[in-house]
Amino acid sequence: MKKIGYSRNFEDVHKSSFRESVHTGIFKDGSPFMLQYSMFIPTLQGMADEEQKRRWLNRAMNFEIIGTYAQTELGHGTFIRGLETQAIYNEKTEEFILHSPTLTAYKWWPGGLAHTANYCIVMAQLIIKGKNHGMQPFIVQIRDEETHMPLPGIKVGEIGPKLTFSGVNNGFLGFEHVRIPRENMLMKYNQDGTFKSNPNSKLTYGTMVYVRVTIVFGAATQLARAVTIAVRYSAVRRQSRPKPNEPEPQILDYATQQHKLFIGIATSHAYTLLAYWLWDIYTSFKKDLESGNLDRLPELHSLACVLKVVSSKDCTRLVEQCRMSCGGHGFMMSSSLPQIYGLATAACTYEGENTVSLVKALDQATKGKPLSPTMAYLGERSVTTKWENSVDGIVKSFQKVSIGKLRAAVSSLKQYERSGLSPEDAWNKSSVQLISAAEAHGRAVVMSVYKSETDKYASTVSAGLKTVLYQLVELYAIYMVLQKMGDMLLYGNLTEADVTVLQRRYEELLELLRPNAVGLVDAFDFRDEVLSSTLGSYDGFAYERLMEEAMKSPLNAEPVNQSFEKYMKPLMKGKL
Ligand SMILES: Cc1cc2nc3c(=O)[nH]c(=O)nc-3n(C[C@H](O)[C@H](O)[C@H](O)COP(=O)(O)OP(=O)(O)OC[C@H]3O[C@@H](n4cnc5c(N)ncnc54)[C@H](O)[C@@H]3O)c2cc1C
Repeated sequence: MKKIGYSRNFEDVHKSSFRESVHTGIFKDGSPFMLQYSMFIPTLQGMADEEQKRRWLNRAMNFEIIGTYAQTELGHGTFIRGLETQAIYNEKTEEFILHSPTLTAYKWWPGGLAHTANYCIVMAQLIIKGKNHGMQPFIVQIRDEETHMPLPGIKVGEIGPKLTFSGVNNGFLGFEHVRIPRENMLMKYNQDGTFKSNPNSKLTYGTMVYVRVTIVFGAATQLARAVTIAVRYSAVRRQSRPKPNEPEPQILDYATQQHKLFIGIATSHAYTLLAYWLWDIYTSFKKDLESGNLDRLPELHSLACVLKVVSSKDCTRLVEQCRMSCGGHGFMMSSSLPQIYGLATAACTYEGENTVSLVKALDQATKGKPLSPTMAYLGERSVTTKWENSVDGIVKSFQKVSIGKLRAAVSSLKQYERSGLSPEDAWNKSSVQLISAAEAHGRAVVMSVYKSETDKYASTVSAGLKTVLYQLVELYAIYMVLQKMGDMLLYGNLTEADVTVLQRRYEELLELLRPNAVGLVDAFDFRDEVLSSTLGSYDGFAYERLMEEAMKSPLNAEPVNQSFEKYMKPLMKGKL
């Protein structure tokens, strides 16, 4: 998809996509260097001053030092203010003393921390003259650069087996009064040498926003991998005999299989385009930030949060659907589908979600204040119009659902407040509705961006390709309406007759897309080494590869396993 006639500068996204592919090809289940390029280097770029960049950034870029990012602790993840690691400033020696006062203060989870990293960005509570200045980033050397031994006072180790990411050596880290020079606090926003609180505390979380933007791209990529494997395998696999005198059909010819898989292709396109679009906003935001303009920070923050949530959630569900669509063979580790599921679902955990700015936006809308471009539709007065079956009509309906849900959620919040509940309790009671409203906003944005970005470059591709890309957009739109039928009936004026028309068109689209399905996944352009799947290789030799991989199992190394003489035989002969 990325090769098709784009004129914008997606260099950074391409670099990160290429890097991820190389790492996937080599490490298969997560790279121990993942945090180096996803968090360590970006944090130095975003939070270090020029002198600090000179000291560490080039060395990190050249892999002379390997870093990670340690924020989460055993006791706290979401609630960042609750983190316990301390950085106490000693004015006499001009040093910070890093300390983990409790077991729950131990850092827990950072990728590559256990054995790979020798440096670490540590988020810690900054304490000066007994006063807490909140969480700040510090660069800390944790291992000797020659011997790789942990430095004095550093307690570092591995956290144990996980669902996936077995290559990442996620670690734990504790400090026993570890001294670091004053210059090791990342200083970009504290340049006058004496610590002052950030002008906008959210700046500290710049790296997290960056990560959320890249998560959308990562989710689309993992889904593209899974659907490539599943579609290719479905073209190889033949099963059942619906017509008695004909051979068994390819399972890809079953409408239910197409229903399971084609939405994966469309969703991957949708989130890839969305990631590029979001990247553009992020890039222009970074330029604004350099010139001290923070106006767009709330918009970017809420967008990055909500789009991270819907992309990781949708792609995880669809990766699992791809896995199940491959029957028993999809359960094999050698298919790579279980690992891809693990990589996708991890993204649902490693960042938070945020509805606050959406509710603020609705408040602004109801008070007639100007809204940021992606939220402008929230200010529209609701108009009762007939349902439109076109993609543009469906985009509008998703916006109506979002408006309706946000209004209902805020109205419920206000009712709870009027009934005497504290704002916190009212918020907690309404939070199920608020989350649902935030998700509806995300879906409205995805739907609208998928359509508008396809419109933008459709004129640059051949007529045949254009037709297929629009078939996918339409398939996506109708699939989502059928999925969210309840919402559409409640807020979007959908009728039973419309549903019948949409269902028929959906079935037609499955049939139209069938001849191009394999071509569409080939166009994702994954090398076999990156797919790393017995089921999904380009040559289609799925059965041969399954057997080849099975034969590598140590349990196939000898005709009689030693457990027979040791345990089985005594059991069977009644001698145990
Ligand atoms: C594969 C993987 C890699 C990771 N890599 C890193 C890393 O490199 N560096 C790092 O620092 N961290 C890393 N993390 C940690 C990750 O950032 C945290 O797991 C995440 O922020 C969630 O925090 P938590 O696990 O403490 O969950 P908690 O904050 O304890 O949340 C548990 C659950 O409680 C509920 N909950 C919590 N707060 C609220 C609330 N305010 N309102 C409603 N419900 C709530 C939610 O259901 C939530 O799922 C990684 C995690 C994973 C899984």
